[in-house]
Amino acid sequence: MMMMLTYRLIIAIVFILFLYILTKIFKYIRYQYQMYLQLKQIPGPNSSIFFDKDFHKIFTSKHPFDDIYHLINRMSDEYGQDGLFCLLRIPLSYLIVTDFSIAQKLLNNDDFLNKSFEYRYFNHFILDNFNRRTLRQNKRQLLPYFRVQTLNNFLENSKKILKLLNENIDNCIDNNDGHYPDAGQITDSFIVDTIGENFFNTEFNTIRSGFKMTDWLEIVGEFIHTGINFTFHPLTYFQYYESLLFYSEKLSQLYQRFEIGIGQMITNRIEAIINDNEKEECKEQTANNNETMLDQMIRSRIIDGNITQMQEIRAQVNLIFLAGYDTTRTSLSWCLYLLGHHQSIQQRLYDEIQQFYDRLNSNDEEITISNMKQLKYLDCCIYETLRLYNPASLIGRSTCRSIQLSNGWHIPKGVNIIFLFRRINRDPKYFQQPEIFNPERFLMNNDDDRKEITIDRKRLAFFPFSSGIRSCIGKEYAMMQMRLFLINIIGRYKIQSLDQYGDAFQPLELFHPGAQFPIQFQRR
Ligand code: HEM
Repeated sequence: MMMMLTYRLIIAIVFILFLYILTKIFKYIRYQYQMYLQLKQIPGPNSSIFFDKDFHKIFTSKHPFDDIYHLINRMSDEYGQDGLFCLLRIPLSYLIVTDFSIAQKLLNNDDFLNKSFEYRYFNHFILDNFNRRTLRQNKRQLLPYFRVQTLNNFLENSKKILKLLNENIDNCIDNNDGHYPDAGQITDSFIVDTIGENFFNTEFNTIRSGFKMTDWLEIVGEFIHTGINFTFHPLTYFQYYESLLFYSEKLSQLYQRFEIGIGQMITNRIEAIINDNEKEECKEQTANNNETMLDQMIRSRIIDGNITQMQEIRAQVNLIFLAGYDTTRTSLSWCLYLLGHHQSIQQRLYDEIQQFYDRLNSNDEEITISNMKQLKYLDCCIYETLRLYNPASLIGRSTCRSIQLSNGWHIPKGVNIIFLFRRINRDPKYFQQPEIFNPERFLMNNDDDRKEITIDRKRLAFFPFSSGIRSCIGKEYAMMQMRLFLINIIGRYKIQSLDQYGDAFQPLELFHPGAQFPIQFQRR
């Protein structure tokens, strides 16, 4: 009798569970279908990635992000004429934005605060849990580290690191046996070492050790690469499949190794600060503006000799690596690559840098954050690189509430929107011969040759650092790093790119640690 009852109970529980799962699946499909119906009402073409002839390839691809990205780009050629089209990518529906002015309106709208579904793995890593309050707190914490005063400290550190870099490149030239350091290695080491000193008061010493990174730092690039591919894998929509995927296993292994490295670095800083605090002369010391981000965070969280909120500190460190490392180094690599293939543009930039140095010497001045901005042609070269090869080739948002566009189109709440920066940045409506590297396109039309050259802001009709409330907070820092690096390299060396990649090398391959950009350096 008891046995019978137990069996019945088990069967009842299994049945209820089954019903529960079924209802969940049904609700999910109904929600997505209703969303699709609403999106379908938006005038303009509707496409479906599911029926595309190349869709099946993505399941077995080693680079699903690259494949989906190329597929969406191809679709946008077909459907993107209105600047916006609906894409059914079972089980989700998307709006794909391909026009600059529509993207600008949407991104600058406060309701575009939320990142889309695709960011979910990284959100865990940086504690960005889609919550307005947490997000604002996170940003408020980080913003002071990007103000002018801090940037001035950054500049001094970065100059010191550049000196080392020059010595290393000079050594390579002097011992020339036909091998030069790869552009990727140079930009990698420069960015990693400056991030270490500027944000974490930690010497990573990659330049000093002949451009070799420690194990866990190399993993940062691979982690980002794997994470992005995983994020875009079609099967990862169904969460239970995730653990079966190769990427999931790989991602968690990389994550653990990365976490160990980060954890060790933070522990070292905590120990150093606690030791400092114990010393008599440091007892009165409060958070100091010259301290790095990590040290300030640690100091403000030490209570009675113990550290609190460790998870938050880790998340902010992760965010700086995730957002600040690959972006700047790939942009700089592309810039060297492009300048190395366009000698006349490189010469014009060199002339501008020489005039700049002459001015500094005659006024007995040093390079500063503000005087670097006088080099307008340099900025044009950076913008043009970011336009052609923006490391953020697309970004995703989801709407916090329904939105009515000025042309009457209605976008419902909860829609995933992909902003296809790569296409927006190369729109022939805004850029003549968009595929060509032409920094001069941003200059003001100026008939009078004697006038100083100026950048026409209206011509910057693209999003190097995104736009609106969730745009890049490291923009000024990144610009400072890139200006300083290029003034130094182009001012000292004539460079020649030895390989031709162009669009074949897009979009994620550069993020891959194995990517190579051979460049020949010659002293000026
Ligand atoms: C050339 C260099 C860089 C480019 C092109 C770039 C571009 C971008 C873009 C497009 C976004 C928006 C991403 C999205 O919405 O999905 C972003 C966000 C962000 N960037 Fe950058 N970035 C660069 C360098 C940096 C650096 C050096 C740092 C910090 C050291 C940084 C910190 C951030 C942070 C914290 C966010 C997230 C903001 C948020 O979620 O609200 N970035 N960046």
